[in-house]
Amino acid sequence: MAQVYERVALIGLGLIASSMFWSIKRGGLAGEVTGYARTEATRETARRIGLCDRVCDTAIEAVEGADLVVLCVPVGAMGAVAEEIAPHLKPGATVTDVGSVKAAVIEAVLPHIPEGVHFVPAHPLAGTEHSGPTSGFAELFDNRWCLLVPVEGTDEGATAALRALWEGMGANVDEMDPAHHDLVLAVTSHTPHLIAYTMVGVADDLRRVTDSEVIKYSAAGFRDFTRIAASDPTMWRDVFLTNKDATLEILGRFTEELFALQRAIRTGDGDLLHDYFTRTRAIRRGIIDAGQDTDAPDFGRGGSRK
Ligand SMILES: NC(=O)C1=CN([C@@H]2O[C@H](COP(=O)(O)OP(=O)(O)OC[C@H]3O[C@@H](n4cnc5c(N)ncnc54)[C@H](O)[C@@H]3O)[C@@H](O)[C@H]2O)C=CC1
Ligand SMILES: O=C(O)C(=O)Cc1ccc(O)cc1
Repeated sequence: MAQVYERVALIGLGLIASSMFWSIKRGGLAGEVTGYARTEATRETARRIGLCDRVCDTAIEAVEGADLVVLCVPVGAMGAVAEEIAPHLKPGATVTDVGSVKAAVIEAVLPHIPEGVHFVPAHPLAGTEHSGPTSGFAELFDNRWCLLVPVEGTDEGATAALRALWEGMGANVDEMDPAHHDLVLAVTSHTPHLIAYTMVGVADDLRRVTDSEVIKYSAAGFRDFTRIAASDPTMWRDVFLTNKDATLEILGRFTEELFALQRAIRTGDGDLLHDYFTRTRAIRRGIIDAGQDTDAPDFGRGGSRK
């Protein structure tokens, strides 16, 4: 695969940055990849496992001369990192991010982007519940979506190059505007995560069900909730604080539906429950038919996820 950028800088060496590094190397998509992590311990780990061609002790050093700078820190930290690196960005460089929320990141980062530097926000719809520099793997983005969220007036060449990078990393790329992105993600990712956190919290509060029973007898549904609820607390705190309006909108609708189902259970309205579950089953089948579920065992598209 062809090289897309001469030099790429990854800021924040966690799951997404480390997966990007291995994927960029797999595809030969960059000449040199530098990396910066906030703590000495993470930088040491990165050096030990060969994560990044050069691990730098400051973000400034990492971005100097870079053609692409990727902000891979929690959403709430994006603005401060952008402010710190801004004076050191190479003219003509592109800054991008991988944050799970887009409007708030654009609001926090864009004011710091100097004249002559491009900003193309992005969001790979791929991840795991694991975090940190050792959690990444080259296949994470294979057959997953990456949404590019270019702001008005974004240089088309800069967007096209970033698209080529993500496609080189195995992703399918689409473009979306920030508000729509945040609403779609509130439905498909953020609110489901909150529900998982809540369900695991409820089980934990239920003193009649001891911890060992919850673990021993957990069937698939609850197991999936515990996997999701093991995700990084800082990252998810920031997601909810920054995608507040869309998440509250979807949570409001969720609560209304939940109450309707609760009433149906109380009143013994089996028809309502059956109709509801029939409708939701059709949605799942629609996802499979559209080829959107790379994890389905019977699907066989080779999507891999650890
Ligand atoms: N984990 C996932 O499944 C996905 C995460 N994302 C987004 O990617 C970004 C990174 O997430 P992960 O790689 O999963 O996180 P991670 O927790 O694995 O890594 C984040 C890195 O940022 C560093 N960091 C934290 N606060 C910082 C600060 N104030 N200044 C500088 N560095 C700081 C941490 O030390 C860590 O090295 C987040 O914005 C997240 O919303 C996007 C798609 C999927
Ligand atoms: O692990 C999971 O189930 C995920 O949902 C991963 C994920 C987390 C956050 C994102 O912004 C995108 C993907």
